[in-house]
Amino acid sequence: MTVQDFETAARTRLDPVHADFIAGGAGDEITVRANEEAFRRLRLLPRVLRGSAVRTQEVTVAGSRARTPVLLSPTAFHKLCDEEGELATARAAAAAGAIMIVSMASTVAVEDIAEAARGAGADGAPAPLWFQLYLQPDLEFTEALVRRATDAGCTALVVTVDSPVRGAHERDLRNGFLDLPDGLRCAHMVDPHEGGRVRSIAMSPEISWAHLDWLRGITSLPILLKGVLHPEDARLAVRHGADGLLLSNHGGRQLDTVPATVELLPEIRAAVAGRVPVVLDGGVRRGTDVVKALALGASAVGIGRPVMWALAEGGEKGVRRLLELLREEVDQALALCGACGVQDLTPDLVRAPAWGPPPLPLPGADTARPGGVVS
Ligand SMILES: Cc1cc2nc3c(=O)[nH]c(=O)nc-3n(C[C@H](O)[C@H](O)[C@H](O)COP(=O)(O)O)c2cc1C
Ligand SMILES: O=C(O)C(=O)c1ccccc1
Repeated sequence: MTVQDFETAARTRLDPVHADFIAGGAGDEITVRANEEAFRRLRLLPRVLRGSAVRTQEVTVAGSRARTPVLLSPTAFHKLCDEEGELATARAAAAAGAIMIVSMASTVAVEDIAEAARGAGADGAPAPLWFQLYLQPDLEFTEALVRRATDAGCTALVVTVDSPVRGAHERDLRNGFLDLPDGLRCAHMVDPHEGGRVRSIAMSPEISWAHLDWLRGITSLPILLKGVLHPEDARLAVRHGADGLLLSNHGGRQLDTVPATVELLPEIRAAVAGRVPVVLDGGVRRGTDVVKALALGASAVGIGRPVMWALAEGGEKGVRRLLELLREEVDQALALCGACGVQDLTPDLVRAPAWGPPPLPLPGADTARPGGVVS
């Protein structure tokens, strides 16, 4: 019935080493916990007597239209959870009309994922696929991968910029989980020029804004940066031509002790000043979490671990159920907030008791409900 149920159920199905890989984070996992705790601390302040019998969850983000504001953040290695791996995830996402961000570290290739999504979209409309990229120092390889994602029909690129080195996942180190089990591999890293050798994904401290400028020059797809946390970097991202931000701390898996993402949202929104959309991930577990993030100015939210848990629990059906239960919870929360759709969610609906003054109003945000008042 809940995301929490999926987590509990997944624990009984997964190899404990893989369950730790999914649930774990960097260092003391302070940020892992902070993400969920921050949502719990926020309070919703609903409006009354202005709802509608018909509510919509449709959003358009960076040119991609989705039937739900909940998207699937990129997560590696879906075949650890289900033998169909990302194919199962893609079918479930397409059925829900949700944007799926394909991880560069997926165990199925983007071409095959796109094919699965096409076959499963409701009313013939395929749900958008985005592609997540770790920029590789080998630019020729990176460019070839961008081309593959583009040719497969991906409608945006998500560049993960929070990983100049890999986060220290102490659970994985203790468990000796350092590589994929035999038979599984990162489908995008198989190098046809080198007799099928599988490259490892470089997480490189030499990646800089110059690489982003290079990427901007080789693709016309929208580029979102994933993992920008400092407001100054948010401003720089816009200046370098980013089309959006995925405000993320990698689910607490990179630098430990960074703030919860929802805590940073007002500041990041103010820094980009409405110029690009901001998607948020980290700790989203309830429909009320989705509503809080949207009210604070996110254009959509991403979920990471919940997808892996649902996949482990019930494969494609599990992920379908996960997306459906979040849709139901969001709808319930919208109705109880007096909102007809995500456009009605405004910062005044959120109270942050422990964080001092209420968040700054969004630039240009209109807190009055469209449609006027009955006098
Ligand atoms: C098992 C796992 C694998 C992940 N793999 C990737 C990845 O390949 N690329 C990436 O940018 N982020 C990756 N992430 C981070 C997610 O995209 C996302 O930021 C994070 O999981 C959101 O937090 P949540 O799990 O609390 O929803 C991964 C996260 C998990 C849990
Ligand atoms: O574990 C992660 O968070 C992650 O981003 C990742 C990236 C590449 C391979 C495996 C995991």
